[in-house]
Parts: sequence; C-alpha cells; structure tokens
Amino acid sequence: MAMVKVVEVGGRGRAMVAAVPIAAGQVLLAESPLLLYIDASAAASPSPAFCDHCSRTLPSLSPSIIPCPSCSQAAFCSSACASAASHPPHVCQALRKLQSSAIDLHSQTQLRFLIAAYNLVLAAPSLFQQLLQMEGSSVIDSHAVFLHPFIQELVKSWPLQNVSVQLTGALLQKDNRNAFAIMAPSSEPGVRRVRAYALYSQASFFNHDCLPNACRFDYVDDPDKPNSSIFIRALHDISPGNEVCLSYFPINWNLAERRNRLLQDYGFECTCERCVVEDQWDDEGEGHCNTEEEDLHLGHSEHKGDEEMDDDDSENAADDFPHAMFFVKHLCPVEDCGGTMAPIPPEQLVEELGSGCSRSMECNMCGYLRTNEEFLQDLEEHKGMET
Ligand SMILES: C[S@@+](CC[C@H](N)C(=O)[O-])C[C@H]1O[C@@H](n2cnc3c(N)ncnc32)[C@H](O)[C@@H]1O
Repeated sequence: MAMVKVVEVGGRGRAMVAAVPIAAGQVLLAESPLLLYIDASAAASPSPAFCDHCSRTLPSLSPSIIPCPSCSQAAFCSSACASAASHPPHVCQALRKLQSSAIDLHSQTQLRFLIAAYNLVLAAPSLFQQLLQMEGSSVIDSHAVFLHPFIQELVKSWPLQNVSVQLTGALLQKDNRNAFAIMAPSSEPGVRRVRAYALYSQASFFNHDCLPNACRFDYVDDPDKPNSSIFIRALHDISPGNEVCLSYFPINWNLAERRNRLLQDYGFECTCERCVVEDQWDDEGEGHCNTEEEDLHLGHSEHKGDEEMDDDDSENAADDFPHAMFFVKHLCPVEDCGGTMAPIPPEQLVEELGSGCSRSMECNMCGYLRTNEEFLQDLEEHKGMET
C-alpha cells in the first residue's frame, strides 16, 4: 500500500500527503526514474565514464562493461542495463552529432534531455504522457527558441509527428521544474559534481518547504542498491493527511539564495514559516544576515516535526530564532557538507541497537552517521552558545 498520495493543494498545485501514519526514518517512497540523461560535462570527460542507463561509474577495465555496438557515446555497466536502456541507433546518431557539435556544454546537457524526451515518444508513449503531465509552464523562453533548431536537426530523421518549438519549450520547463541531479559521491566535503539528471513520476509531486519533513537519499555507486533510484525518507513522524515536503536545495541556504532559486527555477515565492520569520529579520534590520554560520545556531524549533524534543529544549528558546533546533538536529555537522541528517529507517535502527551501536541519524549527502551521544553533545554545545 502506498504511503503517500497526490492531492491538489490551493496555491501549490499537486502535493504529496501522507496516506498512512509515517514513522521518523521510514522510506515513504522508492522509485526508479522515468527518464535519465548524463550531464554533457560528465559525458565529455574520459574518466570516470558512467553507465548510460543508470549513471553508475564504469570501472576503467572491466569485462562486465557493455559498449553500445553502434556508437562510442554510450556504455552500460551490466547486461541488465544494456537491455533496459532505450538506446536505439537513432539515439546513437543524435548523440554522435551532438558530441561533434561546437555548442556549449550547458546547452548540450539540455539537448541530451530533449533527445531522451523525444525518444520517449517512440519508446514509451505512456511515460512521455506522464512527463507531459508534470508541472511546468508553457512559456517558450529565449533558450527554448535557441535550442529548438538544434533538436529539430538532431531528430529530423525520427518518425515523430510533432517537433514544435512549443513542445520543446514545454519539455524544457518540465525538466527545469522536476529534474533531480544525481551527484558523484562526495569524496571531499563541499565538492560535488553532477553526473546525471533524472525525472521520477511520483517524486515530481513533492512540493518544497524550507523546513522539510522528508529528504531524498540516493545510493550512487553502491553495488547493493539500484543506482539511479530515489528514496524519500521521513525526518520525523508524519500524520495521515499532512503534506510531505522536500527542500529543493541544501537546507542551510540563506533567505536571499532560497528566494532567488525558487523564483527563477521554480516560479514561486515561498511563504513557509521559516521564510516569514527570516523576512522579518531583514525588515527589522537586526543584522541577521542569514550567513550559513548563523543559520546553524538559531534558537530552538517550533517546527511541527520537532515535537518530540524535551520541554527543556524549548525553555532555551530565543523567540527570534524559532527554527534553530531544526538545524541542530537536521543539518549535517560535517564541515561544508550542507546535507540533511535523517533518522535511519526503523528496521535498520533495530539492527544497529542489536549490534550495540546507537547511530540513529544519517546524512543524505556525505553519509555521516551520528550517534545519539553525539547529538546530545551538539545539543549541549548549542545551548551553551545561547546562554
Ligand atoms: C516538482 S513540482 C512539485 C509538484 C507540483 N506542485 C505539481 O503540481 O506537479 C515543483 C513546482 O511545484 C510548485 N511548488 C512547489 N513547492 C511550492 C510551494 N512551497 N509553494 C507554492 N508552489 C510550490 C511550483 O510551481 C514548483 O515549480
């Protein structure tokens, strides 16, 4: 039974709400992509190369790598990926032409998306319809006008009925509003490279909140997990009917950064409780310039997800900083990481406790595992800073 369902919410379009009680740490959605495409910079760099179907890193010399028989643009990490991939000769040809063009890498990435999207019309029409149902205005911006002649040329021999600038514009909007970046695992904190982008039928319905109650995990290059699948995990208990939201970017971004990104890329002005509070700081000129450091140390939380905190915690609350506890609890303490700490899934927690460990929170970016003791220590440090 699905743990979340899609509903209409006034002013926010479709939204995901809990269909059943969801426990902290529970994976409420796991999904493989409807469409995945490799970033052009990642595709252009000779090493490491990535599987064209799931974006897994391809080891440089492995007998299990399956090169595309008709082009040098694609290779697959396994026979399962090679057979699941939709990489027919007309796609090879388009990618080959694109790779040899002089067009900039950002535009090449968008053209890679358009090649994958137009190929879906032929390979999986029902998935193409799902893509068309995703959020995204039908405005044709100047970039769509610029890219359209290129994609027209790249797909001109394909048996497509409609390759209009309107459709190209609409598809680019779907990509802008709904794509998730698939990053290389972070070996160095703060340095993260996009290798691919993926669009998911269900995960595209999650709205944004600057104090999210869920976050995304992926397990890129983990041999035991599907490489491009997305796992949405609850940050705390969520009651049926409550909306489940993600943050569309790292939770420690300041107000100006968040506003710019949400307006420019997602076309809305955020009115979440955190934005309302932080907006007041600016208006009142209190000097809260929303630097990352300040975001880490702000008061306590009144966020609905933190009701399990001790009453003692709230006694230390500074009224100006009502969401600080959210950051103490959920911002990864690893320097420059910016990831979100989520409780580990309940079944994993039982295993951890059984083996005598008390690691209970995991970072969705660097994978850092925090014990309860470390969390209590962070809490004490935070309280010390307040007094
Ligand atoms: C990934 S989609 C989320 C699902 C979308 N609401 C739908 O109807 O399909 C992203 C879009 O949802 C809308 N959205 C997301 N979070 C929102 C929020 N907090 N307030 C208003 N609109 C929001 C914006 O239009 C944004 O571009």
